[in-house]
Amino acid sequence: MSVEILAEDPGLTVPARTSVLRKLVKDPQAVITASLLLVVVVLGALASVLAEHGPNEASLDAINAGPGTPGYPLGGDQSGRDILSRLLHSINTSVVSALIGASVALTIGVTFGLIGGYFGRRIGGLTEWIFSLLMTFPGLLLLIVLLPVTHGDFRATMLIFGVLLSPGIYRLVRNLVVGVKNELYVDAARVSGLSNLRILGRHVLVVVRGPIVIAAAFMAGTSIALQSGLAFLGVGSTTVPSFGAMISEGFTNLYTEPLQFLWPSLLLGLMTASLVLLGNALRDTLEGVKLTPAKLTVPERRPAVATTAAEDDSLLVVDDLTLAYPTPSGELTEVLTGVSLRLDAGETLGLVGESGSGKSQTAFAVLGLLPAEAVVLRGSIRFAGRELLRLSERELRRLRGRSIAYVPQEPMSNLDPSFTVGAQLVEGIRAASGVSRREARDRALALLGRVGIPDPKHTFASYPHQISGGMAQRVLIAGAVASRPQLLIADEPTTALDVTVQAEILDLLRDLQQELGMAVLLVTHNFGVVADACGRLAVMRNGAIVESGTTVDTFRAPQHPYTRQLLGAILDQDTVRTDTPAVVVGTDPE
Ligand SMILES: Nc1ncnc2c1ncn2[C@@H]1O[C@H](COP(=O)(O)OP(=O)(O)OP(=O)(O)O)[C@@H](O)[C@H]1O
Repeated sequence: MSVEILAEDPGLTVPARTSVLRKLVKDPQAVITASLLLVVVVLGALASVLAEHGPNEASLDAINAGPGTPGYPLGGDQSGRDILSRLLHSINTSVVSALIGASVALTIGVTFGLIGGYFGRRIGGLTEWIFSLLMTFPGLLLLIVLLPVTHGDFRATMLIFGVLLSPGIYRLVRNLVVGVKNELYVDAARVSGLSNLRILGRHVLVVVRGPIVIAAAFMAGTSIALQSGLAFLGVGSTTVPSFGAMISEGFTNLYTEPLQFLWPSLLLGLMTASLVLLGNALRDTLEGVKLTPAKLTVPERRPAVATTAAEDDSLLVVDDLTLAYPTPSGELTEVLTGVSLRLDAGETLGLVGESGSGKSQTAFAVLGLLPAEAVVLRGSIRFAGRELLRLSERELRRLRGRSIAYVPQEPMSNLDPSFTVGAQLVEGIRAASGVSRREARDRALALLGRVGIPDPKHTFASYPHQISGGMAQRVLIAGAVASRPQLLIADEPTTALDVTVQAEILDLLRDLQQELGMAVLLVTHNFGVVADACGRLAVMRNGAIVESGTTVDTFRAPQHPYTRQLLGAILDQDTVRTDTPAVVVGTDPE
């Protein structure tokens, strides 16, 4: 798996765009199954050329003739018909069955799934009712009962079967569309004036195409199996060559002529299995390859070239951390490139940078909370001498909440609205320290008082929606410091708060840090916060650390142009606006 790195900016990676076809060609599963299907279909198409006899031509001489009989390469069946010819023509019957069944099911299911999922409740309710009704029909029985209508023609039977299969596709598409239609980008497309048809075609269909493809392959396989099943039961025209009819006849001769049973069974299995496996390969290509979770891809530990002995004593040492995510086309895009930082016990490090620079990814990597699709390409994260990237989820869980705590950006969305603040605090304290419920409650109340909540008992009994954002952040800080962690990671802890509350929360964090001797990794995009709270800082850009040092030195003499640019962007109170405010421009003084 290659990662393309732009020469002029080592922090920025762009995946090469690969067409679906090119990706499929590289997938052995897709190549093998598609080739097998192609060979089978071509053999079917050449049936009248390859076989000397017609599928229903019978000869007394060929009854149960063995393989290699002149004119009958695979022998003759119990009625004296050419087995090879019947096999090849059965392929055509299966292909036509698959095409009719799958395309009818897809056309009806996808169309009504999109309509039912995307448009209002009334249309959705109507389509739901119709398809629920359709699902109650006993499929096989109905196909047999309708024989007088279809006159035993397998194509008409497959057409009806396609309709009976369509509720499966309808449900799949409808559920996917319901999930997608409220996404913000669909709202944005609506607001930008795109027609419903374009939104459905461009934004919604793209999301549902992977599952549709795999379902289509499955439907094709099911159609072949059903057609064969009906023929096996003797339902339908006896003149249409079919694997089912051949298997049924071969079955009666199983002990004397087992090959008569084997050939059609093999071909039927080959076609249906190839279809399903091809569908899987197609889906993987369309939806992107699922890679293994981060910790499974951690490379062997290398000697830490860049770290010094002093750094090794640090509480937290992140060394050369390089992290990537797979794109839908399966390529890897680096979001962190060679990130190295260290944090001593009791100190506060500000991780600063603009939005998207990789601050949160660095913090989540330390917490072991990266999404499963994240891939650690290289590097290490050592906390108190332990390599975090090698810990199991269980070991990480024991570390989190005890030795490493976390304060999030959005306090409200990190509290469960269904439980009181107290219940959530008690649960966290008990999980971290295993104390009794009563003791956890006492601790929680004391902590709420310590973090500056005026009426701890009242807040303890409140639900999250009953307290303010600032209070919620104090509650989360109380929960985070409950187990006296060695390291507190605060990810933009003041961003979602009112300016006056921001200062109070920073003061609280500083006080708690001194009181508990914790190290604090403060993730922020705000240099003011860094100046206020951090002894050292590291500046991130495009997933890499471009400058680090003490806050005083960096503010006095920033080394990297990007740091200078960020510092230059801070509003300073001495700068007085000299131009005329917009509201005054053009205002008539009278
Ligand atoms: N699950 C993911 N899959 C792919 N890319 C991701 C994923 N999560 C984050 N990224 C990318 O990683 C990069 C760094 O994101 P990160 O959240 O660390 O930035 P940040 O500096 O914390 O920004 P912000 O201040 O806006 O939170 C971004 O380009 C983001 O798009």
